[in-house]
Amino acid sequence: MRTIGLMSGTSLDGVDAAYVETDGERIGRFGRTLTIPYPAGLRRDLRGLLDAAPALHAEGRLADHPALLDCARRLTEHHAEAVAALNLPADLIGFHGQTILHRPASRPGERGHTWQIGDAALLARRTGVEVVHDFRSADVAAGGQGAPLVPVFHRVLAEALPRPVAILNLGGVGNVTWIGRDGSLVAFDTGPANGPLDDWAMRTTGQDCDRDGLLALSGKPDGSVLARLAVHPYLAAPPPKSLDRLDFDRAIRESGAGALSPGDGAATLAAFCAACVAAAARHFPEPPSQWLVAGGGRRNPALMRALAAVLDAPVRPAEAAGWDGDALEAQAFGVLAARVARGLPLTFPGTTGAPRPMTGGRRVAAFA
Ligand SMILES: Nc1ncnc2c1ncn2[C@@H]1O[C@H](COP(=O)(O)OP(=O)(O)OP(=O)(O)O)[C@@H](O)[C@H]1O
Ligand SMILES: CC(=O)N[C@H]1[C@@H]2OC[C@@H](O2)[C@@H](O)[C@@H]1O[C@H](C)C(=O)O
Repeated sequence: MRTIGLMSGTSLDGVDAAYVETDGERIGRFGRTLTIPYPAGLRRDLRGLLDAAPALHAEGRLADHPALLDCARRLTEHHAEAVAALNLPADLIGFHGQTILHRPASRPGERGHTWQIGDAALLARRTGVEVVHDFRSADVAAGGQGAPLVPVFHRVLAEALPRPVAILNLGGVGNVTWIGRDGSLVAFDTGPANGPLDDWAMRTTGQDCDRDGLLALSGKPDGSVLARLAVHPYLAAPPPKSLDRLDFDRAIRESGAGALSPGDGAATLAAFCAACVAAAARHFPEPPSQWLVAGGGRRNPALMRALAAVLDAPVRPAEAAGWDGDALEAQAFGVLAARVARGLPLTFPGTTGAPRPMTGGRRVAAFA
């Protein structure tokens, strides 16, 4: 199938698009990839929605809130623009949308929620292509975490690599896929990654992110703030587990990080991201032979150095394996869309804690 995968990640920086020819089990060919950055206004409005989402959800006003519908429409138009810019014929679009709230069940019997905004019918109309969306709900409804979804794609990619291997994505949130010698998967969210760093950079410098880690490299991690953050129960909790973009905000606020200088604060948040990954490694059945790092965080030398300092195996950018580290998530949603079309499972007990391999996703026909 000729697929286009579209991912709007938790860092809210834009939509990534990637062309993939795939049957959902193998890659035929990767094609062009691109990113359409969101204008500052949309980014700001989405950030506001993330903050408002828990209250809107509690009040039962999430589905038809005017600001939400407006953001969903603007977001979808940028996705349509990304598809048009790729300018390639496709059979299927994998449309993740934008997560604004992620609250999977925290104990058996509890009802979880995960919310991705985006108008799949509008995207199908704009593009004239069948759209697969809502990849996470079925898993959450079955008691799974609904995230991460990329591991099954990571396993396809890593087919020829020595195992065990760990593939780390550093987006707004970090997530890892450990692939064992027999292809078994252990995957979960590691902790905050660029999200708090971006917020810190915005607050202290007015910039979208700590570009090239310059701020973090100018400071030193604060040991006592790090020690307070290191005892967060999420880190020791065994997988399956996943995070909302804002899950660590309170802990970071209460850690005293806010009183640090801009450089020391950034260095501390970078060191904490790495500490979360080191804590994640303690949940693997066997140490990985290498870490392959994808996502925007691999462009931050402060983060990459912090990782190399705390991990026992070599830490390499995804490009070391011949992959495009900016496009992996978008490519994953092309492959996942093909899996939905073929009725193949998306999630597994080892990835989301789903009770069994689970199908998911919903399809909107080309001219709905
Ligand atoms: N040159 C750079 N220097 C520092 N940080 C960078 C650089 N380039 C990208 N980043 C960081 O990467 C982030 C974007 O990463 P990415 O696109 O992988 O996240 P995402 O896909 O939105 O999030 P997620 O994977 O959690 O859904 C930016 O917000 C920024 O913090
Ligand atoms: C709920 C949600 O959108 N989670 C994202 C987020 O960003 C990174 C991490 O947290 C990961 O679990 C997930 O995205 C990727 C694409 C995934 O599901 O594999």
